[in-house]
Amino acid sequence: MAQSKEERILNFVLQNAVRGDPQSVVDTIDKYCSQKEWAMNVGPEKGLILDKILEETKPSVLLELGTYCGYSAVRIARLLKPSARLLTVEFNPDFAAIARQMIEFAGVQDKVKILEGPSETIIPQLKKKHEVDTLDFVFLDHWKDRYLPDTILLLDHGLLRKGSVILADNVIVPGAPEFIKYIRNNNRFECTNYPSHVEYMKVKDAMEKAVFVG
Ligand SMILES: O=C(NC/C=C/[C@H]1O[C@@H](n2cnc3cncnc32)[C@H](O)[C@@H]1O)c1cc([N+](=O)[O-])cc(O)c1O
Ligand SMILES: [Mg+2]
Repeated sequence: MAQSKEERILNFVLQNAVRGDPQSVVDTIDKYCSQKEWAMNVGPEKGLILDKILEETKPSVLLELGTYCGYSAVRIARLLKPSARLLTVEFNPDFAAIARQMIEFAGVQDKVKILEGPSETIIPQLKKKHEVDTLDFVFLDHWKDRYLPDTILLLDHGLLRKGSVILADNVIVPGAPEFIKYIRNNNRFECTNYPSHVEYMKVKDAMEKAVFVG
């Protein structure tokens, strides 16, 4: 059967990156997606903003919504301290399978757990089924119309604590206007905008950081 773009990206990594070296996996995906086929990874420019915020926050318990091929899961995991854990949620089984192989090849499988299913089902299960108390860091990179409802789910299920950081990709392109309107007008969040560009393109995009004040 014809290969999918995501399979081609994974195969390029398996053939060109260094097993057990997460930085080489990140760099190899960026090389493929900037030179051969565009794909919706957070990419190198917004990735550096993500890196910086992770290094400032030093989180132990992290949640990512929208694993896709696992690029940001590997990028995040490569910076985590040994005891830190990333839970990443993906409802497309084909993408989850690709991401699992990407994460294992990078050697970060001990820090990353893929939760297969829709975020609206998984978020309410985090405390009881996945032994989460509260989240230190949340990366939103799934369907953009899910950013707001899932943020409200996180609040309703007591998953945020004073200082929890929510970082949202793509608040310009494709955009998440309802999320931005809500989060910037909610005095329980302190927001910062990080202008950048759409991955592998010259089109303007931005990330938004929202710190929960409790
Ligand atoms: O559309 C974009 N991202 C959507 C990402 C979607 C990914 O998250 C999963 N998902 C969705 N809702 C889910 C709910 N629950 C679990 N997984 C879910 C989808 O199966 C996919 O793997 C996007 C688009 C552009 N762009 O330039 O067009 C640039 C970007 O950086 C982007 O992130
Ligand atoms: Mg994105």
